[in-house]
Amino acid sequence: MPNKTPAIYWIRKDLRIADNRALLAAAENGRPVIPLFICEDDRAGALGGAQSWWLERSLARLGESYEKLGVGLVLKSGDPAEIIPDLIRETGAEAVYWNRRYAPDGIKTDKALKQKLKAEDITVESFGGHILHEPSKFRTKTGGPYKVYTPFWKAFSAEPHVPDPLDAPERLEKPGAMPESERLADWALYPGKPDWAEGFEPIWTPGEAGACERLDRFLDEIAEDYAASRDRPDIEATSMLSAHLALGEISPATVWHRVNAARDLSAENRKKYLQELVWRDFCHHLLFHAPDLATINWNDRFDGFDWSDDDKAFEAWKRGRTGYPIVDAGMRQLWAEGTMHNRVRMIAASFLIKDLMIDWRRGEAWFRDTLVDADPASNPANWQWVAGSGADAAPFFRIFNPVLQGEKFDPKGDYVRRYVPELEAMPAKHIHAPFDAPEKALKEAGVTLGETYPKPLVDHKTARKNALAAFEKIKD
Ligand SMILES: Cc1cc2nc3c(=O)[nH]c(=O)nc-3n(C[C@H](O)[C@H](O)[C@H](O)COP(=O)(O)OP(=O)(O)OC[C@H]3O[C@@H](n4cnc5c(N)ncnc54)[C@H](O)[C@@H]3O)c2cc1C
Repeated sequence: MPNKTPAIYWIRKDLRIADNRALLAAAENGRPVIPLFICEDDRAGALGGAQSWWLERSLARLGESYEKLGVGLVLKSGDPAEIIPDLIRETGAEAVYWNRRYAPDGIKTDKALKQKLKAEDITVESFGGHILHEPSKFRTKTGGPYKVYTPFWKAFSAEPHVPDPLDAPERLEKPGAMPESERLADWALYPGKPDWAEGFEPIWTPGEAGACERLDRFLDEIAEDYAASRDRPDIEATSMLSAHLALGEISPATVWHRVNAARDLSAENRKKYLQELVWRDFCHHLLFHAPDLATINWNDRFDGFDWSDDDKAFEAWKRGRTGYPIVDAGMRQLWAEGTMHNRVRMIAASFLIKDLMIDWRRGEAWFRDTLVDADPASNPANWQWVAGSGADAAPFFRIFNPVLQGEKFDPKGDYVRRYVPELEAMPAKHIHAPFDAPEKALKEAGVTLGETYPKPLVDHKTARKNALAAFEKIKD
């Protein structure tokens, strides 16, 4: 006899139908399913502004997908510890399913709820799928976490298999009485006026279909040059999948298997891409072992670092007005489009931490609010990596020179021109260091430093010396 009491499937960072273990478990044997999304009191796990914009659009599309499957999406806001038991009482549901999340606040909420429901004889099951393998799976020979990526990658590669993606259900059974849903529009997740997210629309298509299109496009047109070009912000050379992955619109296992199956891809490009994807798992591994990754230096020597509290400099960095074009282009891309190329993220983060000597945590918080791919594992892990305070960190003394980095990775200056229009007419030769350009070149390009474009906030050479001197004080 099929079980006809409904099951609740609690949706979190898994805004997809395909390869969704919790959804399939809930729908097993034709049982009626209540797909539920809760806007938690802390805004669905403290999402930033850019990701809230994304969430609103993604949920709208997910709602359409559930309609097509024969059920609606139920939206509620508040505390899951109250909402889910209330729904169980209202609908007679006897089971609750979800896919696991890994940020410490989420784990805490889920653990407490699981205990409470189990004590009331409700079936509760959670599943993996947000990352390729569970973050607790890998341990060093001594039983500790991996702190360095290369051995983590080796251990990962020795694993027999990333689970095969599961097909999407074709139809879902609707419960006799579907609970009432709140209206998405009432959550006001999108910006009001002024609409700072205007520039997001032409670039992003939130939702499962948008994620699949992005992956298809990457494999058809971009991947074959990935290893050689992925560090170039001036050309489209990466998959742009991170935001889709962050909210689970596509599973990493789907990406993994599609990349592996791409016949035309060279071994070099395939390996490089999969290694990047596994960085995401590595960041989750670090977060699992250091839940305070976003607030506490992995290397506590950095607790004594003499950070600057220059708010004006921080504001100039946020607004892309440091006087270093590659940094400014990155910060303006972030504001306009909710993303920034990976290489430029490293340069901009290094500039904040090492040239301005501003605490990496302030940068991490700004990225969290402004990135559409903001992720509780990848963001702090990468910030700590750049700061030198992280597990497998770049050494503090390796300080990016923003001019040389610009010249190397944006050789014609096209990336800078796209986001810093006041430098549009600067020749490639001078575009990354307008402060060193001859008067004539500036004049011909219509640039007046300090007026049309800022003078540099700091002199990089001097800033570098200061940073190294500050680092000397905490070194052993
Ligand atoms: C200071 C800083 C902060 C960052 N914050 C985030 C963040 O909040 N969320 C986020 O997803 N990534 C973050 N990254 C990593 C990286 O910049 C983005 O994942 C990448 O730019 C996304 O673009 P893509 O999808 O085109 O990447 P691709 O080059 O196509 O890579 C494929 C996938 O691999 C993963 N990946 C690639 N590089 C990394 C990395 N260094 N760490 C973790 N995963 C990686 C992403 O999921 C990405 O979608 C940060 C990097 C830095 C330096």
